Amino acid sequence: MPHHTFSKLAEKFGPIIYLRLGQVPTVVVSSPKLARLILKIHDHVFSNRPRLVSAQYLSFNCSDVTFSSYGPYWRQVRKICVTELLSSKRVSSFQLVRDQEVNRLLNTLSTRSGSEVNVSELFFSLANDVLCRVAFGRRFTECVGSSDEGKKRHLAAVLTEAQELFAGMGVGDFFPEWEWIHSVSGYKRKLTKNLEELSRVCDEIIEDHLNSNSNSGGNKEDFVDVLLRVQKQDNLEVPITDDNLKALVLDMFVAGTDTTAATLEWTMTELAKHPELMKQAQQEVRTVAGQTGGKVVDESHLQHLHLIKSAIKETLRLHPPVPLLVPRESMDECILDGYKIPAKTRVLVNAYAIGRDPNSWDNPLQYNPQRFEDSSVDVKGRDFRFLPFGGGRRGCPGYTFGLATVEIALARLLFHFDWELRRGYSTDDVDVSEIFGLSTRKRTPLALVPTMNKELWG
Ligand code: HEM
Repeated sequence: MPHHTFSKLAEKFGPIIYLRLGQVPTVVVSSPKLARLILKIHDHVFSNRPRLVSAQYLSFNCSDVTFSSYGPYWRQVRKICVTELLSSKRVSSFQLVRDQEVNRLLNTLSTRSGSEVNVSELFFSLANDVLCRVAFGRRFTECVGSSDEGKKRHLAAVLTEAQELFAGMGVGDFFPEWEWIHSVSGYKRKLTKNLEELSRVCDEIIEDHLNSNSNSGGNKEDFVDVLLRVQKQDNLEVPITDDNLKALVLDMFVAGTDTTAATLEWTMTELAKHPELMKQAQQEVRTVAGQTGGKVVDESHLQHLHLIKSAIKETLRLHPPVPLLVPRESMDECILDGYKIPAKTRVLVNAYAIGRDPNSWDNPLQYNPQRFEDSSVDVKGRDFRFLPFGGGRRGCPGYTFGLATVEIALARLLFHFDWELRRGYSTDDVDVSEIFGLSTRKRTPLALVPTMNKELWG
């Protein structure tokens, strides 16, 4: 795992390391002080992204928010993303989608009460379904395509392949001068094929939206509706082409699914390893919901669930889903804490190492949500000891959206079910090793035994 290797190197050589990864000059930083220099003081120098091979294809020539180069186009699409797609008003407007999808998850669990369940798989389906409905207006596993059954393709198949291709760093990303590597490795062929499929699936979804023509603004718009509306505005600094629109809507899906699911997966993993905390968090949600007399937890309860919110933060400290943030590239030469960083250097911020730094955190390896209670440290990237969503101009614009799903899902999982490890397993047996992907997930899926609390099942 690169973030582990870089953490070990930082322990040995200090918090700023220069490496040549293949042909790419790379700097990795692992301290709050250096992160502040990159994400705040010299943010304008480090706000570019490298043109990764996968993004050149699957982000329609890097025209999404995540991988577009710093400049007028990125500024415009970032603004659309922040004010139109991921604003707090928009996030609230998707409450019904979260509600329905979390309830579907609970119903599935209720049919398996008392038996062992692969909850990781269910959490990934939840995140995929929420993001798919919000972005494209349909569920992940729904078909797209002509009415001819044989020609219908599962959205799931195309999007899953895109997620996998994004996650698998191509060897060519480290040898940008040797383009032939992509052809020899077969990577280019896979990317081209997936891009064709993605494009076709998106065309069909856009056409459906145009034909149904039911949305003229307001609360029920999905991301495709919003972008089709914005595309028509005549005050755009840079026009948004159909391919740009596809890149943007796919970006929301890809950036939001694995990260959200991984946060839920790691939080349940840590709570399963700490049954006392699990009980306290459960007590909290049952008491808070009890005060409003009902058998349901809704989003109005979340503001009172301090322990649950702290548990999620503590999870993000120890298991940031994007441990090295998204790579940056310096646009000019810059002096960083006395070191000269040339232009076009790839820069990685090791949020994983920073979250576990003994100079910043007491008992850094201990899972202790209480450390966030009565603490001013938030997730917004203003405290450089805690950077699960990065920071500065390129910080994550989707954190409210992601946390809204994780919080309501976790609250309801704890409210309606008691959770135990599978028979014969102790807390020490819960594996916390990781696999590298689009986000850092648990190597072995989390298997738990839910028992439905019948009194709290409405
Ligand atoms: C718990 C869930 C999430 C985590 C942990 C997370 C984490 C991150 C991180 C670390 C970055 C890189 C920031 C940097 O370079 O400083 C990022 C960027 C981004 N995230 Fe998230 N994210 C989450 C959810 C979401 C969601 C739900 C969406 C959208 C629906 C989203 C959209 C984006 C976009 C568009 C960027 C690129 C921003 C830019 O380059 O201007 N994220 N995210």
